[in-house]
Amino acid sequence: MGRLSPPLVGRWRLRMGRRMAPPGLVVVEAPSESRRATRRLSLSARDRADRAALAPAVSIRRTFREFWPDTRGLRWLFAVGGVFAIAAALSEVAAIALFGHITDEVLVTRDLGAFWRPAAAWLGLAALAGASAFGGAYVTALAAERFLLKLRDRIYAHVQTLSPDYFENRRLGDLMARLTDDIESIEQLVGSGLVKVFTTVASVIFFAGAAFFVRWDLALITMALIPCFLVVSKVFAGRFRTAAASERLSNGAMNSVIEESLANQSLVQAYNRQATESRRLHVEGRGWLRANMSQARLSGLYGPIVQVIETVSMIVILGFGAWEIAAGRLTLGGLLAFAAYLALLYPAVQGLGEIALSVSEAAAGSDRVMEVLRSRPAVTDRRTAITLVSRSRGHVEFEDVDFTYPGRRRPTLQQVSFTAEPGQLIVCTGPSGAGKSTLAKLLLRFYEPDSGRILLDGVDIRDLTRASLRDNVTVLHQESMLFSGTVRENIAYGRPGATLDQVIRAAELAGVHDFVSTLPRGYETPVGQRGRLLSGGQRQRIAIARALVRDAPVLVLDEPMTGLDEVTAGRVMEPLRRLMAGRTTILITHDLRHVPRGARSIVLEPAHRRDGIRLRRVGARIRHHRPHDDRVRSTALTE
Ligand SMILES: Nc1ncnc2c1ncn2[C@@H]1O[C@H](COP(=O)(O)OP(=O)(O)OP(=O)(O)O)[C@@H](O)[C@H]1O
Repeated sequence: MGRLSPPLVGRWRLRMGRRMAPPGLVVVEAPSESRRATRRLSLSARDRADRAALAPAVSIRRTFREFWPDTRGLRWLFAVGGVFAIAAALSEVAAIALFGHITDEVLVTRDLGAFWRPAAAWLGLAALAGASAFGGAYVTALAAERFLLKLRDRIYAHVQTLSPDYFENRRLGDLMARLTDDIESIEQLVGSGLVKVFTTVASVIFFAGAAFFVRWDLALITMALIPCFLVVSKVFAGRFRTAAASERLSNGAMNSVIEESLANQSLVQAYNRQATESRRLHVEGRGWLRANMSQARLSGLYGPIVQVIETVSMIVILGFGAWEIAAGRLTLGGLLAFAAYLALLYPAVQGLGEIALSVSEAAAGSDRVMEVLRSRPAVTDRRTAITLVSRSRGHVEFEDVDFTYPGRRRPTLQQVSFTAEPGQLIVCTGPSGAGKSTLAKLLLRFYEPDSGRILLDGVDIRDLTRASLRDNVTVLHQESMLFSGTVRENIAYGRPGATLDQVIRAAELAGVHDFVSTLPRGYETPVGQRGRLLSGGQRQRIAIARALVRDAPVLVLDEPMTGLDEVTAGRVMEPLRRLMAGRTTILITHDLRHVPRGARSIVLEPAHRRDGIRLRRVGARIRHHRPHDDRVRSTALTE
């Protein structure tokens, strides 16, 4: 997969430079190419292929208009990188001139005394070229990395303003590819790419100019071969692109098999499907092998064909040169210097073709990033939105709320009305898919009702800033969402800056402190990816501690007992009671076993039973362990 055309051209350039340039000459290479190519190998796969295959390219002008401002503060670094690269190229031009001089004045005349000064100057030039090449590569890489950092920060900050709906409708891998690969390709166009265009064009001018300076007529003849390079490059570029695209597709397919299979290893092993999974990987691996072989074939062919053209040009130069030397119109040093200039000129011309290729790839990446930037959050703060400065009392009211998910035809909620007084517990039940979790999403303003209002302390939540609304509402999700940090970090996530004492106090109330004390590093013990090193009940109690630390007046508990057995659920219920104490709580649950006595209930019914989903009842009392009775009673009391 590393055999894409640009690195290949780079390798060829190095080889040709070594072969034809005078010894000690520094051959300028594109600094970032191989680094980027290597990094890309580790990144997600199918997404890159999809991107290359599917994204329509936007115009380069639009890309620059969008992203050029991000180079502010870095332009001078890119300019310095360009100046260094030009200094390196000029040093090469001068070194070759010295090489010609030494040939004519020292080698041909056998005058050793004339050797030392040009030799010292050559050494100096080699050092200058080396230092300039290093400086250019370093400064350009620094500017490129800073640009990437800035651009990624900007796009990630934007992504985090988008509603959860945006993420639910997209593949995470695709979004990650946009934040990594695609941003890099933009950098390669707008940042280091621009430097590369500038320095490559400058190199072509320098090397061609120097060749013309030595012998303009010879230069004109050999320049006639340049179109051959461009034709070969064009013919191969198309094939390289196809081979690279199929390699990326196979690589993507292989990655997705590995990802899926490793993520579900417990299922694979429990069902004894290891051999099947290995076979799936093998089949994809064979596709990858074929794609790589087709790239290897192209790489193998490309070198010799270019070499033939080089050889033709060398033979023309040597034949014509020998004739001119015999006629006394050209010196041996002049001829060798001329050949050396061509040895650098041809790769530079190749480099221009290569840039054209990477520009089309960058434009495709840029389109995908711009699509993210153009996406607007479904819910935003009104211009006149107010910030709740003091803690809300926790009076929640749904008033005739209708809601249909974007892209869905059937309404999810119809005319839902209920009130939760400060500190009151409301139990929300109903069959799966009835819209219970949707109530929580609306309360957090992840979505906006189509009609009706939701009020917090009598204020329409659309008139509040989202940040201050969410500061007053804590949701405890069905699946306890933990990060891969430590126990302490996961609990303190509820309140940035929470002290260890506050964390411990919350853990005690959540009934998890004793367990944490038995862990090898106590509160500093990592909980593993998504908290997988802990049991379901332990994860849930850590999530309760996090909610306790947060201390918001309104609490939504979305199926807090899901997946827990009777005993564990009973153990979790006690900390939950402590969490609910004094807070307005909407408890969404199917499981009425552990619901506190005296709680009010609401029942949601799905659309196919009635016209849409509607709230059946507010205000019924729920009788412990008698869910069926409660339901009947709720219906009877429907308002
Ligand atoms: N992001 C979404 N986009 C479109 N439809 C959605 C989305 N989220 C949920 N739905 C649909 O809305 C309906 C209500 O979903 P919701 O998750 O609120 O149900 P629920 O009552 O909480 O179900 P459960 O008890 O199974 O968790 C379902 O039919 C579901 O398919």
